[in-house]
Amino acid sequence: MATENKNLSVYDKASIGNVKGLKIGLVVSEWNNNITEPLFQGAFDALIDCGIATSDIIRWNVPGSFELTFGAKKMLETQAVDAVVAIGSVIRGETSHFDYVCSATAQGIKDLNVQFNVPVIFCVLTDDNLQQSIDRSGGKHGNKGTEAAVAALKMALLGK
Ligand SMILES: Nc1c(NC[C@H](O)[C@H](O)[C@H](O)CO)[nH]c(=O)[nH]c1=O
Ligand SMILES: CC(=O)[C@@H](O)COP(=O)(O)O
Repeated sequence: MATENKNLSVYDKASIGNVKGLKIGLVVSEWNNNITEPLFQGAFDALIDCGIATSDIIRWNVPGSFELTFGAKKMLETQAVDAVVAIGSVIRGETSHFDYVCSATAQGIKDLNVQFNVPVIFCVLTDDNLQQSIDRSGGKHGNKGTEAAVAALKMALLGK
């Protein structure tokens, strides 16, 4: 289903389960922070709304989306988190760099989900233009950060 047919900010709290005591890591890319900060806020607000304590949310910043994999890996290795949300915004430029950053970041985060027993959620917008990013970070299509935070909670509780 394309995002235009599903508002990213809509979720059913009753479908999540008991999140009491869960610890969630948020690794945030500084590139395009005009987009990543609203994504972070959407994720943070959703976690609080679902019952996560502020003290159980850890935020780390990394320079760009390519560094999200290392940042999430280091968080998994050093922090007792139950899930990590990797937050980034990649916007197409003049060259093929966009393709390499998006692919490497997606593959890197996927690999972490295989290597570790803690879910890492792919909250990375990969947009052709700034308007698409705005629309998905609190604009007309909702906030990808909200959706990612709910996914993190559901995955943290999977099998429990
Ligand atoms: N162009 C974007 C980047 N590029 C930077 C890379 O992510 C990386 O930090 C750099 O290549 C050094 O390793 N990053 C984004 O997150 N978004 C972009 O649009
Ligand atoms: C995703 C990128 O790295 C991209 O924004 C960089 O822009 P350009 O391809 O024009 O160098």
